[in-house]
This record gives sequence, C-alpha cells and structure tokens, in this order.
Amino acid sequence: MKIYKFGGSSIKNYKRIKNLSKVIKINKNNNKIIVLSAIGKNTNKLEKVVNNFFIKNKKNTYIQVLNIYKNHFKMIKNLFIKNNFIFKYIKFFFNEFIFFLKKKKSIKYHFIYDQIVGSGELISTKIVSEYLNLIGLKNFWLDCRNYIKTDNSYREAHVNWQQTKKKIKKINQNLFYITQGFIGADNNYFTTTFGREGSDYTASIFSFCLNAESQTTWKDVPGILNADPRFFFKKKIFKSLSYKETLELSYYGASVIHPKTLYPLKKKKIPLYIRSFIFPKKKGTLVSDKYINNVITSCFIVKKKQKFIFFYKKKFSFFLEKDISLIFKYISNYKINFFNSKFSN
Ligand SMILES: Nc1ncnc2c1ncn2[C@@H]1O[C@H](COP(=O)(O)OP(=O)(O)O)[C@@H](O)[C@H]1O
Ligand SMILES: N[C@@H](CC(=O)OP(=O)(O)O)C(=O)O
Repeated sequence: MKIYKFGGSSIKNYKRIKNLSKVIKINKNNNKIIVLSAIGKNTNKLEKVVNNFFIKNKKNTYIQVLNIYKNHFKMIKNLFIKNNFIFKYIKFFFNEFIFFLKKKKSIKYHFIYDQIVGSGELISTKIVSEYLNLIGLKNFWLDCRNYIKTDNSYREAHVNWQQTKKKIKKINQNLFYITQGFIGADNNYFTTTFGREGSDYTASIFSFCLNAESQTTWKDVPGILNADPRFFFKKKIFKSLSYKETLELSYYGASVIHPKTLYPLKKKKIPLYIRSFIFPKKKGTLVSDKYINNVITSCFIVKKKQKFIFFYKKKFSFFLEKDISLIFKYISNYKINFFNSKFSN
C-alpha cells in the first residue's frame, strides 16, 4: 500500500483540488491512503477563532467562523453542481460548529483548541473525497479518529501505538481512502492534535502500521532543497538524502517536512518521496537509509519569530540542576517549542 500526503497548499483553492485529482490519475494504483491537511491556511484562521473565543470576543469569533464557512462554500460552488449533498453537509458542519461554541463552558484552552482547530481537516477531506468520487476516482472517507488513538495531551498528543496498530491493520488494503492528517482521538473520542504541521506525522503512522511500500509527500517545490526557495534564489535539489540528514534539516527548521515524520519510516525502512504536485512526473527527493551524497552541500534555513530567552539568578548564586528542571517543566507545560539551550553560571 502507498501513503500520500497532501498539505494545505496543495488544496488551497478549487484549481489545486482539480490538480490533485490529476496527480492521483497519473499515479493510478488503487490501494492507497491520502492523508490531507486543512485547506490553505485555515488552521491559522481556526486558531484565531479559539483565541477570540477565549478572550470572550463573541463578535469576532462568529465573524471568523462565518468567513471560514464562506470560503469553503465558495470553493465547493466551483467543484460541485447545486444539488450535491456536500452543500448541505457543509452547512450542517458549520451549524454544529457554532452550536459547540455556544454550548461549550470548558475553560481548558488546549482541549478546546483541539476540538475547534482539528475541524479544518475533517471538512477538507470530506470535500476532496466527494469531489474525487464525483469524477470517478472511487474512494472512501475515513475518520482517522477511529484509527489513530492517542493520550489526552491536547495539542501535542502521543500515539498509543498498540491500539493504533490494531485498528489500522483492519483497513482493507486493496481500497483507496482519504483521511485527515494532524488529528487523532483519545479514549473518550475527543479530538486530539499532533501540533502544527503534524499531518506529515499522521502519514507516517499509517505507513508504519501498514508496512507501506512507500510514502510520498506532495509539495509545491520539486523536492528537498538546500535552501528555502522563499528566501534564496540559488538553490539545489537533493536527489536523495538519508533519514538522518532529513531529520537534521527539518529539526533545524526546513519546513518542507515535519521532524516527527522520520522516525516511524526509518524504523521500518519505508522510503519517503518528496515530490512536486505541480510537476508530478518529476522524481523529486528520495529519503531512505542510504547516505548517497558524498559531496558536502551547505544548507540554509530561515526561522522567523524566534525568541531568545535569558535566565539568570538574582542572588549571588548558581544555576543548579533543580533550577534547570523547573524551567523545562514550564516550557513543557506551556507547550513552547524549545529549540536550543545553553546553561552557564
Ligand atoms: N529546504 C527546503 N526545501 C524545500 N522547500 C522548503 C525548504 N525549506 C522551506 N521550504 C518551504 O516549504 C514550503 C512547503 O511547506 P508548506 O507550504 O507548509 O507546505 P504544505 O502546505 O504542503 O504543508 C515550500 O513552498 C518552501 O517554500
Ligand atoms: N493543518 C495543520 C496540519 C498540517 O500539517 O498542515 P500542512 O500540511 O498544511 O502544513 C497545520 O496547518 O498545522
């Protein structure tokens, strides 16, 4: 079985969804799972809904939801004819969404975040699945929350591999499925998320549990480059990279792939392809356990909005292990992405 992952940029408008269908047609084999992210930058918009909800700005909360609804509606108008059931579905979905916001009394930010932000993937997959069925690419919409089981660490869920493997193994491997990236569910069936850009990781969970033949991430770039093309004019494509080299690149900020993606693939030696959905016939980059690059290539990464935090002890004393552990505890509690540390007295 092959696992494909398409991110938000590959479905950011109706033309891109049509393009996705062409990529699927070129790669004809039936037995595959497509893991999809939310449409375009909708996850950012949904985060704004959560933030407005928490500062009790009702007006902005509902304006934001309405905007998201209108954008989705505009998109489906370009893909489906009027009486398609998807129109009713989208209306129903957003009504439920508003209902949830009105009724919800919980003050647990991370919990509410996952329930709201995770819905971007539920809606995008429904639209794409319906569209592919409409044009004859028969597929099944799969609610991945019935398969990917996690603990209840909202916004940073950990996979319960035993339960997840058992459930995913029940999938009929001869069929074609569309499912959501980024989300899972805890034992109470509440939505959990894997952290921003976590859809790549979802694809790896499916690959790992199904012993996939390969995993392909379809991007707007031709593969993994040695520099972020948004900032560097001169760049080079890597035809192949090892898991370790790719992990290093992604850990230090190459946003082309999420660092968590690599470990499950490496463990089972599943090849990962990074290919272009704009030029789907090109080979892209192959990530495997082979070190092929014998020429050293420098890589350039741009990481914005970083903060430099400086800790010091007020009194004439030293930084002890106890102090460091306290700092890390708060960093973890507040789910701050911590990048590099250096402690000295
Ligand atoms: N080393 C790199 N190689 C390729 N692309 C990179 C690299 N570093 C950053 N990028 C950027 O990552 C973008 C793809 O990520 P993103 O837009 O989040 O995709 P998606 O929406 O498909 O998840 C590319 O358009 C490119 O600008
Ligand atoms: N939609 C989520 C998950 C994700 O991985 O998205 P993308 O594949 O578009 O980066 C996010 O934006 O964080």
